[in-house]
Amino acid sequence: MEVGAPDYLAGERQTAEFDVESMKVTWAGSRHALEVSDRMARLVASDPVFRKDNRVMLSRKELFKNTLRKAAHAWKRIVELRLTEEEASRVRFFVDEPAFTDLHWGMFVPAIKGQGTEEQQQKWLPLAYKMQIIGCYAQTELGHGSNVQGLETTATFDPKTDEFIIHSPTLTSSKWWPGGLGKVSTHAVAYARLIVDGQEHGVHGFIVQLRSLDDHMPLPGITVGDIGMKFGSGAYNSMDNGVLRFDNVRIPRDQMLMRVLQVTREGKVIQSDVPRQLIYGTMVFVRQTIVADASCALSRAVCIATRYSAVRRQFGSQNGGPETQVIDYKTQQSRLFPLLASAYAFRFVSEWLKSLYTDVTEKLQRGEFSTLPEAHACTAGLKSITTSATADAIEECRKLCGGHGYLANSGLPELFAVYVPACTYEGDNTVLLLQVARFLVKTVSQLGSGKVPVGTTAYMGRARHLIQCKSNVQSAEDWLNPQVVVEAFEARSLRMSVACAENLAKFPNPEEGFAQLAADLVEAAAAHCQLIVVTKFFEKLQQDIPGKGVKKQLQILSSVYALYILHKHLGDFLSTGSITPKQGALANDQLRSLYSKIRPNAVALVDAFNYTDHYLSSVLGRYDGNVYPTLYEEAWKDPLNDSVVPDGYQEYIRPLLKQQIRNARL
Ligand SMILES: CCCCCCCC/C=C\CCCCCCCCCCCCCC(=O)SCCNC(=O)CCNC(=O)[C@H](O)C(C)(C)COP(=O)(O)OP(=O)(O)OC[C@H]1O[C@@H](n2cnc3c(N)ncnc32)[C@H](O)[C@@H]1OP(=O)(O)O
Ligand SMILES: Cc1cc2nc3c(=O)[nH]c(=O)nc-3n(C[C@H](O)[C@H](O)[C@H](O)COP(=O)(O)OP(=O)(O)OC[C@H]3O[C@@H](n4cnc5c(N)ncnc54)[C@H](O)[C@@H]3O)c2cc1C
Repeated sequence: MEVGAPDYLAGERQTAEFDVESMKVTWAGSRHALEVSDRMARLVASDPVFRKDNRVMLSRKELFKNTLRKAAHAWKRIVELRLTEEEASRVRFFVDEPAFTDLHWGMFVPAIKGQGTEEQQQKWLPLAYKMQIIGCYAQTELGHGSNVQGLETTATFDPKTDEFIIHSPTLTSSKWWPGGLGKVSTHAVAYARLIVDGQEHGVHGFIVQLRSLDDHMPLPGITVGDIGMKFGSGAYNSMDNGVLRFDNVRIPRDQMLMRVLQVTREGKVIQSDVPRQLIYGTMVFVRQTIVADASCALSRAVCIATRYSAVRRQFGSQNGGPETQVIDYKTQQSRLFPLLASAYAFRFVSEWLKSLYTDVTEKLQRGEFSTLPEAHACTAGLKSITTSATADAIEECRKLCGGHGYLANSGLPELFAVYVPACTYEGDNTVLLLQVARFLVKTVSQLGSGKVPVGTTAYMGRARHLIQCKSNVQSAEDWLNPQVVVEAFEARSLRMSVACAENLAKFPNPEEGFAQLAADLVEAAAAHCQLIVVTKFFEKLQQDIPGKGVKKQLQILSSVYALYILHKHLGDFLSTGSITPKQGALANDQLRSLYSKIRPNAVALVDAFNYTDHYLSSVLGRYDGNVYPTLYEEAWKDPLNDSVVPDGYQEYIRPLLKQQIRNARL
């Protein structure tokens, strides 16, 4: 905010019962992270190249070219200022525009790192790090996305020339969707079925050059282009999601990523001791980052809706005084505050997931693979529930802002359009929950065998207790006890998984049973993932959290998150007998009282996200709350208002007004 400018939300900020600066540190993860973030936010906001208020007005071509300009400028600044990886990734965050660089840094580079041999990494990574080649991740095809084993592209080894022949045998085998592919990438990690000596060896990644490094023309045998406009204006249309066909394209043998499986000069296929699932490792990495993104997108929407709800007034004027702030309506609070709590919950679970991922990666380097299934289940499941909740929440925030939320300059429509594909990309959310369900059913089925479940399924080791325990909640106050809450969530989750396992056992063919019970399995998987989020929030509170009143606010938010989920899924808790209807009603009583505790802190709790007005790009979410004059000014900037009488008046409006209406009874 400019020095001396009026702050229409000052009154809201004065009622805060905690130290906002300390909460900013907790949200950012550390004082250092906050400092970096703050510096990069200012760097981006002060640079006119990164202007983004005109995005939704640009044509696709203009938008795309402008994104190229931003990406090139960002890279120039990153190199000039010798920014660290952490700083560069904050630049990307605040530039706030999907671009080919996301896939280059987020998938192409990690795929080579995770699936390439030492030699391959040494050859390709320096080029990629300097962006002397630009890569994408070409896995999905027109006919196959979720089912990776069903991909049709082939990579046939030719021992005569020591090459692979990459081919798209059908229309449905055309690569379809990869970001950065359509117009920019010079290279791809393309996934194809490996065929050696007439035998198939599953799907593997191959580094394929697509375009000339001299004139950017597609190489012989490559057909490549953009797949067309996507949902919404601006939004994901800055990305060149592409289509790609291979017509017997030859690549050297050493361009197959060979960490998992090697093909020798003689055409021998050698399986290394690394599990085949490592071919999916890049997806595990990205799913983990998507959980962190969910907390960002959700907090952004909640920040806009909270500030605006404090500015907006409707009804309730007493003796000509001001009307009621809509944030004071209990219905507004019961819709908004759980989303605020969810933003914090997702933030902390993503922190935990990142540490789990780092730990598993270190173990993989040492040849320990036992924690891979849990890492897969956690990343898949948390990606699924956090993105689904965030997509719904952004739309709820739009509605919380009434009519003005529908204006592009509220920032919410574009945020929604850019965010919703997260429910689909990197694994459709239902497909991913089914993966979690497989993991849970397997864990349950091993309970009797003496194998002790660990990590996020450790609670299943107490199945005997959890299957019959009764919650001893007797008052609304009891629901503030984390242990009580966690036990109710554990009982619900365990009982849902066990019920699925029991029902599955009734089918002679387990796969048929899995297909028939899929809807129940997905619900059991979601219950397990919600338990993880709740638990990790409570565990966060065990840490030392400095700053006046900060921990207290987080305790309130953790209870709100847990009791909101309980209230929303009350049917599960009741039908599994994890709690009684009376206890469910007490949870709801507690939730109401927690909302009243959040109310005086709401604006400060969203200030703690530390978002600049540039990043929010929302008239409704402005830090100073100066909404109405800005809305009014912005309206006049619309190109439709460039002329008082619109283009088309002479052709279409005037003739209408002047028409002679015969035989009409108007
Ligand atoms: C503007 C300019 C700024 C410039 C600034 C420059 C600087 C920039 C700096 C930084 C920028 C970084 C930005 C990073 C952002 C990244 C954003 C990325 C955006 C995302 C784009 C989207 C990309 C995609 O969508 S890629 C395609 C994704 N596709 C999928 O997800 C497909 C989903 N399907 C599957 O995963 C699988 O098919 C399956 C799991 C559903 C089934 O596979 P299957 O048939 O082989 O398996 P089974 O079900 O039979 O299971 C067998 C066995 O394997 C286990 N399993 C399965 N998957 C895994 C796994 N991943 N890991 C481990 N184990 C796995 C499964 O559990 C089974 O185990 P069993 O024990 O039961 O045998
Ligand atoms: C914006 C965007 C960017 C993308 N970027 C990339 C990229 O860079 N690289 C890349 O390779 N791909 C990319 N993709 C593709 C993306 O990964 C796939 O779209 C995604 O994995 C889903 O696969 P699908 O499209 O085949 O969906 P489908 O599997 O066809 O899903 C359709 C419906 O079928 C259901 N369904 C499917 N299988 C099952 C099942 N077994 N049981 C129950 N229900 C099922 C799903 O739940 C869904 O409702 C991108 C997609 C989008 C939208």
